[in-house]
Amino acid sequence: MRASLIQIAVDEGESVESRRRRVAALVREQAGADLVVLPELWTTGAFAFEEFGSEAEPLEGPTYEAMAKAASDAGVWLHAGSIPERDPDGPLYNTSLVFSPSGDLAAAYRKIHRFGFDKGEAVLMSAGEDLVTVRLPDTTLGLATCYDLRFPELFRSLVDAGAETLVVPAGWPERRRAHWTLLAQARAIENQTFVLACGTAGTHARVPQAGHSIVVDPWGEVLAEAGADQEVLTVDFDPGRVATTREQFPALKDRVLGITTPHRR
Ligand SMILES: O=C(O)CCC(=O)C(=O)O
Repeated sequence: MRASLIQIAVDEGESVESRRRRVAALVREQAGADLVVLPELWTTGAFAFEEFGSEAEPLEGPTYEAMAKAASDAGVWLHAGSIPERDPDGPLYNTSLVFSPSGDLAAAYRKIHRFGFDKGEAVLMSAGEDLVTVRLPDTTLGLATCYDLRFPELFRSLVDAGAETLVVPAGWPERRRAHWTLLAQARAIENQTFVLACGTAGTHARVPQAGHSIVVDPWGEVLAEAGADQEVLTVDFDPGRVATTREQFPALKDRVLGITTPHRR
């Protein structure tokens, strides 16, 4: 299976509309890949809080339209990263969209863990509540977004729901790049899955982005890693390695569930 992660540069000075056109063209160039992955909130930038409201779109808004067409033009599964979604009832969500090669929406995932503590996304966006997996011909994707990467219980639940390839679009800042790389590897090792983590490049809202999109195999080995700038990271991987890794090193079978009470002697 061939995946292409498009690590988009999100810099000030480019309009959302022009970036949308640029990204659609980049997706079209990936014809021949099975899966294309884009980062989190690439229309605005994940830290451009003041634009979340003004650039929010209904689910089937301009980014949905452009990405559905790009997916079908390229004939690829497209994880189109996330958009600031305005729900018809008013709240905003950080919502990822996955399209099939015919351009149909296969899944939408509203980010569960919002970043910012008492600022930014954590106060401007509402939290999603639903786990989302997507069946592709050769693997099952489990969806998570950026800050979600810090919460292993979400990924374990995705694995329990059948996920074999964890896809994590992000707008991760350069300051915590070491966490990004380590956490991507940790999620792959503990869940014995592939991890496809796609970040942004550039600087927006005075926050330099980490880039360094990464693909990790179920043994925790890094199959490919991008640099800091805009880049298309393409990797070929065998989804069957999830089953063989789990057979050969069956640590998931040794889980002890429901450890809640302290054990006292
Ligand atoms: O957890 C982090 O360090 C970064 C998270 C983040 O930037 C986000 O979720 O948008």
